[in-house]
Amino acid sequence: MPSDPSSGAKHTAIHFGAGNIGRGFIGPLLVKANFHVVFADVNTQLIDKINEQASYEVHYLEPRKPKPDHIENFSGVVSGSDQLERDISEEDTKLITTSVGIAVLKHVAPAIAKGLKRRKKEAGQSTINIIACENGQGATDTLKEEVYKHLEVDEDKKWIDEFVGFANCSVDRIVPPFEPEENENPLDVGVESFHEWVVDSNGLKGLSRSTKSLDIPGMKLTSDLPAYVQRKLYTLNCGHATAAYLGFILGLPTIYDAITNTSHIYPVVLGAMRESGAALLKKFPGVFSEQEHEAYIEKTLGRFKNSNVVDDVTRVGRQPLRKLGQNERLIGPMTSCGEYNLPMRNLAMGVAATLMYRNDEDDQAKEIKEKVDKVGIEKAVEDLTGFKKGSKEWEEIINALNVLKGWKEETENQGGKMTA
Ligand SMILES: NC(=O)c1ccc[n+]([C@@H]2O[C@H](COP(=O)([O-])OP(=O)(O)OC[C@H]3O[C@@H](n4cnc5c(N)ncnc54)[C@H](O)[C@@H]3O)[C@@H](O)[C@H]2O)c1
Ligand SMILES: O=P(O)(O)OC[C@@H](O)[C@@H](O)[C@H](O)[C@H](O)CO
Repeated sequence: MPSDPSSGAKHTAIHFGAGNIGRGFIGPLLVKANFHVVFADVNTQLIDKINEQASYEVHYLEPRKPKPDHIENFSGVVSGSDQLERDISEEDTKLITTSVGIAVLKHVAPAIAKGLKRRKKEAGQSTINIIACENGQGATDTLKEEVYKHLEVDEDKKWIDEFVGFANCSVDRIVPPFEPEENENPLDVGVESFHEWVVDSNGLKGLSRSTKSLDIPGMKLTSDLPAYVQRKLYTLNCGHATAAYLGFILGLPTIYDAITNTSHIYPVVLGAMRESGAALLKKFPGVFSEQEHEAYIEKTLGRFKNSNVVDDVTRVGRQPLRKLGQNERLIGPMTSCGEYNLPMRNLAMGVAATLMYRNDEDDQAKEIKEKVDKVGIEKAVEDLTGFKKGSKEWEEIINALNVLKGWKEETENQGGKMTA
């Protein structure tokens, strides 16, 4: 749907994934930047609701409860539909963003490729940018590769090289699932007030000549994106995952419950973030100072301690095998610490806790259990983390598993939940 002139919107942005981050962060930010936002989702009931409602509220999960943001000027389209192809081809559409989960990018790529091919015919020389707003490194690169797999003709590839920007980014705002009250709008979301969206300026096309940006307030551009992505993924997401899996072991249901456990969890999460940070500062010298990074850690821990954000450890711990990826929040910082010969004991606790995570509703947690049952824990550590038996990393994880066995027993002795 092109932007409706009566709405005052300058342009259209298409956002794949009308879930927590879509409705709670990127969508609202683009609406405020004067875009008409078209949410594309496979959930047809959600798309119907989006098209039924003229507006929704973004509620702030903060102690002082700031006034909610009122969001309007959006519509919905079913992902993969002809309408979506048309929307992408419209000259007025200047931006495509996603927040569907990194593993889903390959499923949205065919629709993007189809829309771009049509755009080449219909909107000729008008540029468009694509940004995958997912946790992980190089998510937009992954999307780009997937899109190119659906281009059969060299001419189309050349046109896309010239007119389509693909920019990686780091996206940060904690948005847990939100249950609206009975009389509230089903599209309403609840968010923390903190937000950070850092985008790789090198990947974008058609920046404004005067501001050298896309003029989207809230989108910060950098040419040091890998440092920002690793700072966020290897600090916030590392600490978040560590708190979630340790919380599970201690029978604590939410991140708030986990992080406020000062006897066991808090010192490990803080330690893991600091260990990870020591390697980050070595890897990206001059981008962040030591004091700046310590302040980042403190700020992040403060966000975890926000009692108004009720975030289940099962959401934060979702898809544990993805989180054990080589360039992901748990193994990535341990590998960096190994490279710089830095301590990694607390990081190893996070990895060990991930291997002890059990949740029958999470297929990847089930796979971990099956693997451990099948090959035994020592081999499972090798296979699931990539650290060879006898390496420093492997030894640290085995030691951490022994410590955590003790934590588990202590918890069981306390009736299945260890508070404080
Ligand atoms: N929630 C957060 O706190 C947060 C913060 C930063 C980054 N992220 C990242 O944002 C991404 C989305 O997370 P979320 O929490 O919003 O998840 P979510 O489950 O709330 O939303 C994902 C949405 O994508 C839709 N979807 C699935 N397949 C699709 C397809 N093929 N086409 C279009 N839509 C499709 C789903 O129906 C759902 O509405 C993830 O990569 C996550 O890591 C989340
Ligand atoms: O979305 P995931 O599964 O990669 O990670 C779970 C949480 O750590 C994550 O969603 C955070 O809430 C978010 O990254 C905060 O910006």
